[in-house]
Amino acid sequence: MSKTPLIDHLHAAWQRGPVSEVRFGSQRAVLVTGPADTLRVLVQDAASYTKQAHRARVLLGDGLIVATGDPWKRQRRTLQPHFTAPAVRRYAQHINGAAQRVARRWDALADTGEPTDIGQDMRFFALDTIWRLLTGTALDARTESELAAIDTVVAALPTTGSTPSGGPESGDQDGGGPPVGDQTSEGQDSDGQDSGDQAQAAALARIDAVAARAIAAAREDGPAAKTGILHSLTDLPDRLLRDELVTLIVAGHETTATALSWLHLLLDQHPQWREWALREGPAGYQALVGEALRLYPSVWLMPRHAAVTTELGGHTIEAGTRVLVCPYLTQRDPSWWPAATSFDPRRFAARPHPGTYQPFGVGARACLGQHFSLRETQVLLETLLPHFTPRFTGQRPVPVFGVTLRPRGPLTATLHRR
Ligand code: HEM
Repeated sequence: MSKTPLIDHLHAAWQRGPVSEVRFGSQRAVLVTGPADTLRVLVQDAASYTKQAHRARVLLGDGLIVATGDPWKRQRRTLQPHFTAPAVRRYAQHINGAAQRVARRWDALADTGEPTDIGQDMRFFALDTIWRLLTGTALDARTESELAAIDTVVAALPTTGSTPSGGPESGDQDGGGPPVGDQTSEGQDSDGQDSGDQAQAAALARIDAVAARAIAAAREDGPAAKTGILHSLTDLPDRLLRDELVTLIVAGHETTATALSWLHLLLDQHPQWREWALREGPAGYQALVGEALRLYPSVWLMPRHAAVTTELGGHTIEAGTRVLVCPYLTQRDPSWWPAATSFDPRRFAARPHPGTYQPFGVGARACLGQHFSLRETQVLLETLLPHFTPRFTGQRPVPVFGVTLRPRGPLTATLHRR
């Protein structure tokens, strides 16, 4: 049996055309991989394809990723100013602080030859960076260990857009989600449901406790302190502030960490591109990240829900249909990408054809953290690549097509000085 049945299933549908039907048992969805169709769903006709009964509401509440309509507009207006390119330039101290912390750790490990888990190191870096940005303080060991509860909740979320029917959030109009969770055996089976629910409740309580502590500290400092983004948001009601804080922590670390993990693995397989990037400087580092995100887009699937009956690529899309936009397949389509499965950062010398490359999404719901993420990855690579080379031990990891696309860990490596 394939280790990645969900992606195999979607791959088979993709071969039938740029807009194709895909079935999960008795449930039907439409897979969208064509560039023009992708832009129709995410940009031109975005009002017809909404986010609904979001799979992550249990964790993110009414935060920006989940919100729709006027609340979403208000929340986006509130958060956007903190994530523009000029705003991100002001966070240099936070980003450098987190990057230096990893460099110090790698320095010590290179001395002893002790192996490390690169996936965990990248996760720590991304979490430390977003935590510094939000709270103005470096991530401490207690908070880090409490926030590991995020993984417990995320691993149990359904992959393709909404919770299975009968689940606590199966309020979606099409009778609940497909019988697929994370199809890599990390989702829950029905026997494990009760213990899974308990584990989820405990994990959510830990996350809430971290959020409550951070919010209380920011309120105590007051908005004038302005040491973290949270300080500027203390006017928001408690519940919404919790939801936005958790949203930014969740969206802001797992995505960036997996992109960096894939990149280290790719550079291990293709060391010539490390040397190339070191010669090229900032543009080279940027191309490395861009190409890693083409092959392994952290957000590999963007689920939508047809709010009205509409037309797409010659197909009638009935109101209520689940629509799955899949950057992973589009970004590996050989009709748009020569040598599509090869890692070649030079391909970004030419601008990609519209709709063929959207690792950060596109349209009004595109990623809030794009500038920030590109900046932090750039700084980390500038800090580490000239000095250290991770050499992975063990087999090439299997991709896990969950809510994000990550390599199955541990990603054990030893560190070598250049
Ligand atoms: C490599 C890193 C990242 C990738 C690949 C990525 C990708 C994406 C994508 C594809 C979307 C759109 C999803 C959709 O339309 O369904 C999105 C939305 C979002 N991202 Fe990111 N992201 C990254 C990093 C970040 C960071 C660092 C933050 C926060 C600081 C962040 C915050 C958000 C938020 C809040 C949204 C929802 C925006 C909205 O709906 O208005 N992301 N991201």
